[in-house]
Amino acid sequence: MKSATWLIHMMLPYRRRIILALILSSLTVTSHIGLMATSSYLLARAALHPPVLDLMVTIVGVRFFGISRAVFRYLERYVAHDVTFRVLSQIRVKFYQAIEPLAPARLLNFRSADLLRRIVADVEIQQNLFLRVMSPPIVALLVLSGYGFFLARYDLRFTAILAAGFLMAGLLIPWIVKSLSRGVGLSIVALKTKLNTQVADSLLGMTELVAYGQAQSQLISVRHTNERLTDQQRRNAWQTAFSSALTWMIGNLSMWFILILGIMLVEQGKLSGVNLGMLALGTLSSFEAIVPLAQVPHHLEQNQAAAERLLELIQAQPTVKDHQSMVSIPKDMSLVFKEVSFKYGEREPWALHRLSFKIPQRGKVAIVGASGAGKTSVVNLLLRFWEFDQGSIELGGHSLRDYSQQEARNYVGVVTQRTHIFNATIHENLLLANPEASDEDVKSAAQKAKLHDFIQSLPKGYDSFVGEGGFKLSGGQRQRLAIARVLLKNAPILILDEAMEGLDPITERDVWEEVYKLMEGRTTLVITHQLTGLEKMDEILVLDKGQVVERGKHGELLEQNGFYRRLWNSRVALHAAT
Ligand SMILES: Nc1ncnc2c1ncn2[C@@H]1O[C@H](COP(=O)(O)OP(=O)(O)OP(=O)(O)O)[C@@H](O)[C@H]1O
Repeated sequence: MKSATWLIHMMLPYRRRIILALILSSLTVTSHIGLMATSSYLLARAALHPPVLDLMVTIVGVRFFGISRAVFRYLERYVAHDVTFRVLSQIRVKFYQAIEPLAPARLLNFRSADLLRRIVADVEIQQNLFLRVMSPPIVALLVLSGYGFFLARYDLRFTAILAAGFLMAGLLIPWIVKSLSRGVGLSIVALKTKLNTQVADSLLGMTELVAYGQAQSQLISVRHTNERLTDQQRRNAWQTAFSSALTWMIGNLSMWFILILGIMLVEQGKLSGVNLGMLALGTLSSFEAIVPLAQVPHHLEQNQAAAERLLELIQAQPTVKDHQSMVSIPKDMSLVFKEVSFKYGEREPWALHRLSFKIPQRGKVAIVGASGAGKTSVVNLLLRFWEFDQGSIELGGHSLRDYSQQEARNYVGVVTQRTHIFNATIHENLLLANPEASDEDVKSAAQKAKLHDFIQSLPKGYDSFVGEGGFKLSGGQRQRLAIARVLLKNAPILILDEAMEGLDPITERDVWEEVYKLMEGRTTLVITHQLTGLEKMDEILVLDKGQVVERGKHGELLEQNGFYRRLWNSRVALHAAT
């Protein structure tokens, strides 16, 4: 119900065009009725050999309806589809506006193929709302009133037969189809989503599936879903054919009744015989308005299912909300965490628990710890991807919550361990960080990130396409591209989250040198478990289960003989072994 209100609300601005489309649609059916009626009248009159002049008006009528039917059909299609596509574009805009603030926290709950299906197919299905759900009953009513009125001029019983036929075909058949097809619309939407998700998963994980010999079983599961979908679609096609046959059967029956009543009236001298064919064939043609009604329940069900899936996202509350009137200018570029506690979900354990640290302007702090200790969670909070539960975070002397999400992110340049590379050129991928950057700036950033020589070796240089997810680049090259991006962004706060992951030791050392230069004059947070270059940090925090278990400078931590020392020893041992 909510979804219907929402969709109707979307259509309201286009009510004039909608009314025009409905009128044109009714005129198309009327022209069809007119063509059949005037043609049969012409034949009946012509059989009596009247003077040709007597037939002229009817001949003009046949010509007029023959042409007007095509013209009205064209105009009706044009206006109805124009309205539909306008409404679809409105829905798309609203949908994008609604889901943008949900990223990434809320959207993580949805599988990407499912999201894609909602964005594309569920929106697309809404085109049926006007064309196949709302328009057919209204047009049928208009045709019934118009043609019924015309028949009443000859005998009210003609109108009664027409109304009975329309009621049976327009209400009874959709009801039968609805009972037979209950759930088909829903299951088609659900199965299409499942198939999409399975195919997307299979494509993304193809290497693993082949490597572990699971390709065949995955294929069987995809085929199974596909067969179930085909079954449902076949059921739907069968019902469409059945309902159409039933409708035309009732149309033919109505024509017969009109004919029988007409013959009786002709015998009684109350109706001229030349009108018989006109009334009968006109009635049959009027059923053109009824045929689409049978599919209304099916389309309505599909529409509702898809609209509810859209609304689920549109009405979801973002995890992080911007306050209304705030434009905070940081006093400096310090970062302060005070007793910050955070969990990803109510039932999840603390990802961070009473975490406190301070990075003064231009200070350098590193966070180290085992996998899952909570290091990346610190970055997620700083970038305002998630909202923390307790404590406070300050950026430049103001609460982080006083900045809009975009403002806060503008002050931060970040290199994460999972850099997304777009299916575009290297140049375009670099410009993402700073669309205003000149070619010189781009080149200089690539040089500093030790990427320039590699780019130069490519036939198209900076204009080389890197493929989906940057698959034409090695892990190290992708990481260097991420570093070049952050160099280009030139933000006052720098976060390096496992930034050197995937680099060989020599490149790592070279890139570190550049990164150190970049750190100069910036507030820096380094997150790592590799311990490279941490001697230069003002403070190192050792995290375990979201809590600080050790803190101090590199030398102090080594002396403490704790987790940091053990991590250091294992690293030294590893280097000695290699
Ligand atoms: N989106 C999420 N939803 C639920 N729990 C999450 C989510 N992301 C992380 N976690 C959990 O929060 C805890 C901290 O994760 P986090 O990614 O911050 O660790 P990390 O120290 O960065 O690990 P790594 O070094 O492996 O990247 C882990 O227990 C993890 O399972």
